[in-house]
Amino acid sequence: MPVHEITHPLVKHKLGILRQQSLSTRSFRQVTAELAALLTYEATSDLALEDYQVQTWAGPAPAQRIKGKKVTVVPILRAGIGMLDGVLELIPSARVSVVGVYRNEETLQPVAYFEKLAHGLNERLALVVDPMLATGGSMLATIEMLKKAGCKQIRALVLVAAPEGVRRVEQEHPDVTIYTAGVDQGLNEDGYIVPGLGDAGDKIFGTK
Ligand SMILES: O=P(O)(O)OC[C@H]1O[C@H](OP(=O)(O)OP(=O)(O)O)[C@H](O)[C@@H]1O
Ligand SMILES: O=c1cc[nH]c(=O)[nH]1
Ligand SMILES: [Mg+2]
Repeated sequence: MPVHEITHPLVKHKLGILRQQSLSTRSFRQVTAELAALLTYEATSDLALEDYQVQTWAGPAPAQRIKGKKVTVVPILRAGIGMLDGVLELIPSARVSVVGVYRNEETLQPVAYFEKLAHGLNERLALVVDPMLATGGSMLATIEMLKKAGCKQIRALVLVAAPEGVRRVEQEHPDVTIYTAGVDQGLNEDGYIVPGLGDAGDKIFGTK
């Protein structure tokens, strides 16, 4: 199932807040980080566990820990930075692989301009974070970058997805699961998601 729309009440509640046109920059950032943490919770719900013994105040007791899975978080510049802290709150030891991709405003084609990936990607789960999956071009460019570097397990965490972008990821990378707070109606003539969030990068950085 390549797209996983999260229906948890907290997620839907926070997504509604994020859509409010009058939301301040500060609150937009805060809620973006909270949603990123909730998406991370869902996207890691099937990680394998192993048993071990922990020394407690009452002597040894059985416990469980995540089995050998290393994680890299991959924020797509710029807007993905807004989700980074939310992911790291739950997985503080994750390595961060920063990818710079913007989409040309006229052609809507992705332009890759930065790549600094963590080592050992072939044994890491990559959690790619970007608030918006619109045409899917930026996500596809990032997935291709990661696969070229040897990454074998990739999950995409996006706050809002357009059906057009979901379809492209499903068709071209059926092994990549998308976790999202909402799949919206579609794209307008400028390639913006409707109703979406507007320009997520500008809202997070307060640049408009
Ligand atoms: O699915 P797509 O059609 O590729 O569109 C989605 C991309 O567009 C936005 O970034 P933008 O290019 O505005 O860059 P920014 O984050 O630097 O503002 C958004 O954060 C995604 O990366
Ligand atoms: O709706 C959209 C589409 C691309 N980028 C955004 O920030 N918003
Ligand atoms: Mg932008």
